[in-house]
Amino acid sequence: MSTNREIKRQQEALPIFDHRNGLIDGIKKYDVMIIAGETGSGKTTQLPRFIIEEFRNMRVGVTQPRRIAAMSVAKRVAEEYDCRLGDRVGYTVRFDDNTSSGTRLKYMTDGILLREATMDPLLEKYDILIIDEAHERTVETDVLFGLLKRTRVKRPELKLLIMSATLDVAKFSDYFDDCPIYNIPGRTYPVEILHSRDVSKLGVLKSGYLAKSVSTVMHILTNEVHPGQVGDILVFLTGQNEIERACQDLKKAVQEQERAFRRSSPSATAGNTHEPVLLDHLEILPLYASLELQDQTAIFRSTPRGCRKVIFATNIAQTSVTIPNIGFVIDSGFVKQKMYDPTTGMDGLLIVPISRAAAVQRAGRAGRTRAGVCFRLYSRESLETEMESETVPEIKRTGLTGTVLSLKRLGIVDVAGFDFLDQPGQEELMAALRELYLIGAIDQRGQMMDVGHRMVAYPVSPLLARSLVEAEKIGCLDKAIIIVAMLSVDEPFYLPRKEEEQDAAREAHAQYYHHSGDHLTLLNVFEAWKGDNYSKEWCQRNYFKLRHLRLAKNIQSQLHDIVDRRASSNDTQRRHSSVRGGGDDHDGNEQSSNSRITSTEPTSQSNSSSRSILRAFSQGYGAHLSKKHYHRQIFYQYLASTSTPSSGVGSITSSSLLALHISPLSALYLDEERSETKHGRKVARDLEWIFYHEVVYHVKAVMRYVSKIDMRWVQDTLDRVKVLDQGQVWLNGQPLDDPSSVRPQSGEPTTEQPRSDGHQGGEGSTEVSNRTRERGAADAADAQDKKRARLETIEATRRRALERRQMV
Ligand SMILES: Nc1ncnc2c1ncn2[C@@H]1O[C@H](COP(=O)(O)OP(=O)(O)OP(=O)(O)O)[C@@H](O)[C@H]1O
Repeated sequence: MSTNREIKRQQEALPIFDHRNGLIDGIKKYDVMIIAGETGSGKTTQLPRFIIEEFRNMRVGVTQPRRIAAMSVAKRVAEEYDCRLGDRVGYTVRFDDNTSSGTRLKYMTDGILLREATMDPLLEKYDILIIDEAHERTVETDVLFGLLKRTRVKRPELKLLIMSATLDVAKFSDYFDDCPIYNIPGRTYPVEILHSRDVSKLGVLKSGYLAKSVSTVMHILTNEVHPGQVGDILVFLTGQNEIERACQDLKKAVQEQERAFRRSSPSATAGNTHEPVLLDHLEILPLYASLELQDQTAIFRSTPRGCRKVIFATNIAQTSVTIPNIGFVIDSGFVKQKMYDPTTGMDGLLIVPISRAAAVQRAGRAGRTRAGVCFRLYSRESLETEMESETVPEIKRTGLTGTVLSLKRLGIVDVAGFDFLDQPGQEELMAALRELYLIGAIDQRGQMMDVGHRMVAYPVSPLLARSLVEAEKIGCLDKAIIIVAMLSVDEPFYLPRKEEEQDAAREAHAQYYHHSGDHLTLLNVFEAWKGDNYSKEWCQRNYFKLRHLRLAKNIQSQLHDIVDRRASSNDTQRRHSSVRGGGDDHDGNEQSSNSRITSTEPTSQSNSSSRSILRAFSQGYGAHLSKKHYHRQIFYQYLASTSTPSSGVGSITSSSLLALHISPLSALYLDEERSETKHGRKVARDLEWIFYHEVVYHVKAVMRYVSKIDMRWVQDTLDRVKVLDQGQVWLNGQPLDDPSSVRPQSGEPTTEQPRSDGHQGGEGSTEVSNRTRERGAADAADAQDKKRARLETIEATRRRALERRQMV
């Protein structure tokens, strides 16, 4: 650990140090301010510390787009502030709260602040909020902008600082009513940038950047690239599989070189100035989002003397993170990005070139604790001509179901009228609204249903959250949680590269296949592993990836913790209310479902419980149904989530035909044994309707994780499809197909002012200023809160009455 004096010296060397007084004066004078500073100038670690030192009573919240950044920065600042992590300085990320009542500076993910806003819309816990890495433009950051703008109408004393590493911040300033911009020039240590001399286009590099990354690492390790530079190496790749492969390839390359060195005769090595790289002197570490936390934090540990670290990372290491001693960055030039596919109504992951702004961020991971070099595997020309200047904001390229659910939860019915920094696509918004309606999270007037409120408790995608809510109701939550955990990690099935071993692997996997499909297969796999004491040997014997199963186990226990915490908070509420109100103020449904969760755990999968579990998932997958072609081995999506009301939502129209294929890894894959011949064609027996977890594109559109469905289970969904089909919905609090006529019909429930035409409804139709409009919207949101509270009280009373009746 650094000594106090050493830390003080480092702090004073940062460019932000000379701006302390200017920044504090600015904060005193202005309520909203943009702070733009080069990467490494000290924004994230120093500014919040200046604030808590200057304003002794203020509580500060700082958001980060990623968990690893929130945690590592909090740790560093606690160290600098000389306090225990969790005391005055702490952090909260999903599933991990490291704060206390004495915490004055809290780092958190932007998702956590959003969640807090759903429970405390005025965010009264904070006096100053800092949105860091605003240039990253994650969906959560963008939604926070809109929310905080609204919150400030009601709480003008709440100070807001937006921090960005790009200088192009005028847009943020415009959005926040021309607020001032403070610039902090300079960085800590110099970084030399080297571009590839190969002028091939990025399209060519795409198929070779993995091998090039590994050979560049070898080049750095074996050559004195820069005299005296023996810093660690950080390589940016795009995803987990690629990273694991790079780790293996590097290991092999090093071993190969070691062997070659030993083989060579002493005379040949005598004049060799380069020592061979030894595997023992190398720590090769992966870093990607789904890696277990303790493995992620391994990148921050210092290596023993004489040992070097090579980290292969996704872009989760791209912002805010300081990995001590990084001397070299290798930038592949690519990133895996979520992209919304309007054909399937879902997000897909695509490997695309990074933006120039991202390239600057990546280079900025060097030069933080020492001078550095950044090797870009692409040419300068590609940087200038093929890369976009900024990354397209996530909200403009991803599905919005989760975001819309959060907004609805905040009482914002008119999501299309929400004041986004960049308005998302109308089509994506409508698809999200339809999906939420189909799964019963909102009603046909766009109001949040009880189911939607319950979904919010589970920090997983809306469709999985919906499945868990149903499982809770049916009484199979334990099993459903396992399946959700397994679906939340990458494919656990291991297929060896050697063909002769592949048959053995397939055979081993087939033992766990469930006749209904992949969801129960995943459950079988997990339970069999559990039955063998979660052993490594079981995974090796049966060709499963231990790391993925361990991660699933971790997620399973985190989801259980949430359920248990909720159960105990319900218990507490019940106890309190029994003292206050005579023992009957509790939620019957919640109690019965929670007692089921902890008390029953059937050991074997009976047929009826298999059906119950599938029934629960069929509620979540309401917008992911597909039907088999009557004689071909392809499926068609039941395109309820993407059609317009007038295009025959419930029917499979020729315009909506997209042939979907079952993944060859699926338990339902139509192989020789399990298919039969009809009319000279091969078809799977009793396979008609299925639901799928996601669609991925290889050469064709492939459905991953599919299971058979009994259509009677989704009758409610089908009824909703009919309602959609007839256009009898106001999911945005207004008729959907005419965004310009945002004013609800008289008698239609709404709580917000019409906005998109910029005119106030009712008498006069005068143009209103932004601020008035916001105040109107905030008042309306207030009314909405009150109305919801009233409805909740009525509902609670109704439940109590019901329960009393059941108890009699
Ligand atoms: N964990 C750490 N160990 C050592 N030095 C650190 C650590 N964290 C930060 N620093 C030092 O503080 C400097 C500023 O970091 P900080 O994260 O505050 O910068 P920033 O301006 O927010 O940059 P970015 O936007 O790239 O995160 C780093 O360049 C580094 O010199």
